[in-house]
Amino acid sequence: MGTEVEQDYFGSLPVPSVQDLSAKVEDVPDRYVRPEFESELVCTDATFEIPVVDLSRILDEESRREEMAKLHKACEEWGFFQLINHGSEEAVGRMKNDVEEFFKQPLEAKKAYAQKPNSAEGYGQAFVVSEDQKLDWGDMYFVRSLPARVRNMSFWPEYPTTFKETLEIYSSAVKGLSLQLLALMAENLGLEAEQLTSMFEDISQALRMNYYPPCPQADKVVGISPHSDATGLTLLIQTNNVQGLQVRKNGMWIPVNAIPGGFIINIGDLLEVWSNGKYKSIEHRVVVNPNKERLSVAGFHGPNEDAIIGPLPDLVKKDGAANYKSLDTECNNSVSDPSLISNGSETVGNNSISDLLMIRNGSETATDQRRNA
Ligand SMILES: O=C(O)CCC(=O)C(=O)O
Ligand SMILES: [Fe+2]
Repeated sequence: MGTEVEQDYFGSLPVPSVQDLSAKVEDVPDRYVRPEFESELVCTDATFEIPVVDLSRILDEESRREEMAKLHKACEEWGFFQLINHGSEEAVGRMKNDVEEFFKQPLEAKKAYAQKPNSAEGYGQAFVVSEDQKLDWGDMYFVRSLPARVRNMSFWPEYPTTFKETLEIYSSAVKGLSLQLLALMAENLGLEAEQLTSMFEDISQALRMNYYPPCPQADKVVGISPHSDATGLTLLIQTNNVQGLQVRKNGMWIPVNAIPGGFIINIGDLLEVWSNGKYKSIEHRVVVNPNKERLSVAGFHGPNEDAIIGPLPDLVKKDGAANYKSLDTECNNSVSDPSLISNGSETVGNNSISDLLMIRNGSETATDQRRNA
């Protein structure tokens, strides 16, 4: 290894901007070609979709019961749902505009925010640990947004000029929504809201803005490799109308038809563990469009640094057994980082956190789905 690529364990090797690459090359370089995904089954039945939950119906006494049941079922059976009428439409609109403007800038302007060794923060790509590691067809721009004390403002963009304020507004809106959802999920699990929300009093939040350039050989590459999110709860927006997210269910990939202005919400590994496996952290991936770029923003929400990662005692009592081990505080510090996604390259080998903590199988978690695939 030459000095240019020397790194310690936590460092990531530099790789080219895919946006830049896609404008320059006609043939996809080998490192991006992923034959391992070619034979995977994609569901063509457009009616088989992740559920849609209407938050305004939960806030309305007349429809609350029915919509809460829908939310519970979505968390149990899919680990994914779309959220509409969520009340944060203005923040979503601002984010959509500013993210698009940011990625439109010339490469050199974006490089002013390039990731530094030892950190995922800034403009760059997913974590790369070896020179022969296969790469995803996407760039990202990643900032830690909460708690405010961890913000590194040198990564907060000057352009577009509204972006810093937008990040502030958006961060606070999705934090609020996450806490609201966690309280509703606690209620659905038969818990006091605080049993979940108190672990998020000092919430850690990171925003990962994803840019997937078009690819002339779209079926040969993958925008993001299959992974589950190693966090509590992820709130995602697709900021343009190009679809690409797919969710693993019944051994197939189910395309998500993102509703404009809505959120796509998914249960992370930590919430799967707290719920003692009732709620599922499901594998997902992104496929690329041959003609159009795609943009999305994932907001990851993790707990207080000292939160215990293990099944909640009340649920263990109800279920009669713990389905996962508990992590001590030392390990916990390494997983409360909301930026981590469990895809085999960034964190924990080929396992998600919920896989590692699992005591017995028996439900369709990310582990089972990988096994069945
Ligand atoms: O772009 C998407 O729709 C999904 C992104 C994602 O899974 C992630 O950032 O963890
Ligand atoms: Fe993800």
